[in-house]
Amino acid sequence: MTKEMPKERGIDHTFNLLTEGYNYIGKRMSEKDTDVFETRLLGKKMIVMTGRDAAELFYDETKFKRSGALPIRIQKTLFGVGGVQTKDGEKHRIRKAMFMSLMTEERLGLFRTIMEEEWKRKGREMERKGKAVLYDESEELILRGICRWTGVPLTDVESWGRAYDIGAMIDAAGGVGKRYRVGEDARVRTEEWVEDVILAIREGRLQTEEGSAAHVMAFHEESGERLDLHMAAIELLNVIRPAVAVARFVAFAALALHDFPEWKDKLNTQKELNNFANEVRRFYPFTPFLGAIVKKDFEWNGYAFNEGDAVLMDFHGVNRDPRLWDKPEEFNPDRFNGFVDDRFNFIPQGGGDPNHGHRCPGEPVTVTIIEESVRYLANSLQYEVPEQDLTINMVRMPTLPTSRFVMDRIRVVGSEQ
Ligand code: HEM
Repeated sequence: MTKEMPKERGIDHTFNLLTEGYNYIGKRMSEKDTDVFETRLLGKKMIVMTGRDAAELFYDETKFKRSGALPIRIQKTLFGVGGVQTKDGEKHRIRKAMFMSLMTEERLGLFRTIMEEEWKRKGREMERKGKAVLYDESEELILRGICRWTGVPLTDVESWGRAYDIGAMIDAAGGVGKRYRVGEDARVRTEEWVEDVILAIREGRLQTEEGSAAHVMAFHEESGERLDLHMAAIELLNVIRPAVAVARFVAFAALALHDFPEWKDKLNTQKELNNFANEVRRFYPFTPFLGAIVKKDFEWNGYAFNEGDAVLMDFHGVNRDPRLWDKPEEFNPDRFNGFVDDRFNFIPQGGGDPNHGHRCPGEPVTVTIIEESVRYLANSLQYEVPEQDLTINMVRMPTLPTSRFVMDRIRVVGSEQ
């Protein structure tokens, strides 16, 4: 006998999700004192889960699949249609290995050096401007860096426009109306740009380093055939786009330095920087939840999950779960001293093993960007934070500080001068 799952009564709750944003799931879990409840979203039954154990369940590939889980509107803006995120089983394993092959120690070391160089250049540019919006500057800076690393040519003339388009693709994920359409158009333009790059590499008109993402994706083969041009572009963008998305964490990191300045003096070692970057990833809201589909009937904690049921895993909630984190509402990078990561208790970018499941392959790239940004902001840049709206709108997904972190009287200091 299975138990009855706690249910949210009513015809459909899409409106509540859209108007409550990041708080929608947590609020219902506490009200119902549960880790799982049933609701209806976009006219469909949906099982919502939270907690470490639910995360472990969500990543059990014998129980869940991804194909059919991602709404097409999200594929048309954020991810691209039919990319690695939508694959299962052997097909997924082969495609995922292509991404994991990019993350060698040597390639990541090169990426760190590129980020250091790009911050030096950006620091000088921001000093010349005097006043700048950190979020926008970071998007452009990261795009320049990730294009160098992946082997995609990017001129100074196009960098701001391309960064804007990629930002719009990311922002459209949780948007409707104009916000959605702007992102959809931006994806079409961006895919065309990257398709041209892949074609030029394949035809030998553009030389790229072996091991760089553009080279790997241009020549990657599955069942003896290269990826079609469009799919190669989608997957190359699956490196470039999320890297640009890290600009949100850069803005949050600057906000943390502003709101909790006592941590500025505790950024001297690599470990301290790493702790700070991880606390930024835990503390600030980014990925709210993700969906999957039940593969075959099973029971969990006495509840029935039936083949074809759609589930939503609450990522945001796990990073703030008081059963996992002492005083989760406090910003405390030191909590990562001695922290034991069991792959399901800290999931800002998904859980499990990235080699086998869908966990994000880009965590080392993300952490490198945050670390190098924090290092530069804390040690090499002097700036004032003028009056502005730094609140984080928890209804908007993905969110960021409302004013995107404006800096004034910017000066490069120390050995960087
Ligand atoms: C802003 C920082 C980032 C966040 C919050 C983030 C978050 C995520 C999440 C939640 C997933 C889904 C996990 C799942 O489906 O179970 C994911 C997957 C993925 N991420 Fe990231 N990510 C970030 C940065 C990156 C970077 C820098 C890269 C590439 C260099 C990247 C590449 C990917 C790819 C290719 C997937 C699909 C993996 C798969 O389906 O197997 N991400 N990411």
